[in-house]
Amino acid sequence: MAIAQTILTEGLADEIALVDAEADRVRGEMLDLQHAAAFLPRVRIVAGTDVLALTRSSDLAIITVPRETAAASRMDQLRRNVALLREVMPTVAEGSPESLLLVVSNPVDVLAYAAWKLSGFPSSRVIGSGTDLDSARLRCLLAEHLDVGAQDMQAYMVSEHGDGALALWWSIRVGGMPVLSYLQKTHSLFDAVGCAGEVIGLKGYTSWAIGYSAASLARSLLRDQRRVHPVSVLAKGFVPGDTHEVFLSLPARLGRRGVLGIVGNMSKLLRDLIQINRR
Ligand SMILES: NC(=O)c1ccc[n+]([C@@H]2O[C@H](COP(=O)([O-])OP(=O)(O)OC[C@H]3O[C@@H](n4cnc5c(N)ncnc54)[C@H](O)[C@@H]3O)[C@@H](O)[C@H]2O)c1
Repeated sequence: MAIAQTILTEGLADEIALVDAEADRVRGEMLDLQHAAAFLPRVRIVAGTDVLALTRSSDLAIITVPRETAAASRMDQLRRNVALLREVMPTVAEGSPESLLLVVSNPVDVLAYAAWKLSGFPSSRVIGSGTDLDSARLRCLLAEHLDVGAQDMQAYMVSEHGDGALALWWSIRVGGMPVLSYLQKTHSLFDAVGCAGEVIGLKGYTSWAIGYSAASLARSLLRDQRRVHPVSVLAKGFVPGDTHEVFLSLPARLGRRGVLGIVGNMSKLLRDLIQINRR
């Protein structure tokens, strides 16, 4: 709902279809959003449980089901979520064969891979939200520390979303200027991954920041912005010599056709990541 609300507020869509297994709840959410029409650009909002009927000919499908349950093991959650995608993806692909796919559900890298396989779409049209949010959290912490606006703070996290995310330290800049040596001198410590756990511990889930992150990805894709986002993409083909079909976050240029390319020298990036991992 946070993603839908941000997309609505930013005027990124003419029509938004909300699909959920809980018919009453999603109808309630739809009505609540529709009642905000007087304050917003005109958007048609529909909702229900029928994926095919509601999402036919979509430009962008955002996958956000379901919430993980604390009791289940990670492997059980993965099995359940892949089974769920097995149900949903062929229907989305049938109704919207030209759509872009943005997977937000966790574990996002593995589910982006599953969505790619199950949709049959070219990999350029399948993206996981990946470390876009981890990077935003790092930028937020750094910006606060350096007392600058977070929009002028550049910092990329790559690889796996969550606990396995890695900061590209040399990418940390303010207004284009490197600030890493200053941060090293001040012995600053930033936990961009742990702060997600803090939010979940306090309010039970995260919503607003992923809402803005996914909406900014939607803007780059739908409005052909060609902006660079650290998102989960099929790494094969971008990494010289690597033949594994793995989705992980790399700085990707996004536009109307999906992933237009990867920014930077991937051999160097991976060499550095392996060194960091060894340490
Ligand atoms: N990638 C990120 O940075 C990030 C951030 C936040 C949340 N997430 C992930 O997004 C997912 C959703 O989280 P949430 O907090 O919105 O959960 P939520 O429980 O609020 O929403 C999940 C919705 O899925 C619906 N659902 C369950 N099974 C369904 C089915 N078979 N068909 C259709 N709808 C179904 C539920 O009714 C529920 O409304 C989780 O996997 C969570 O980990 C990812």
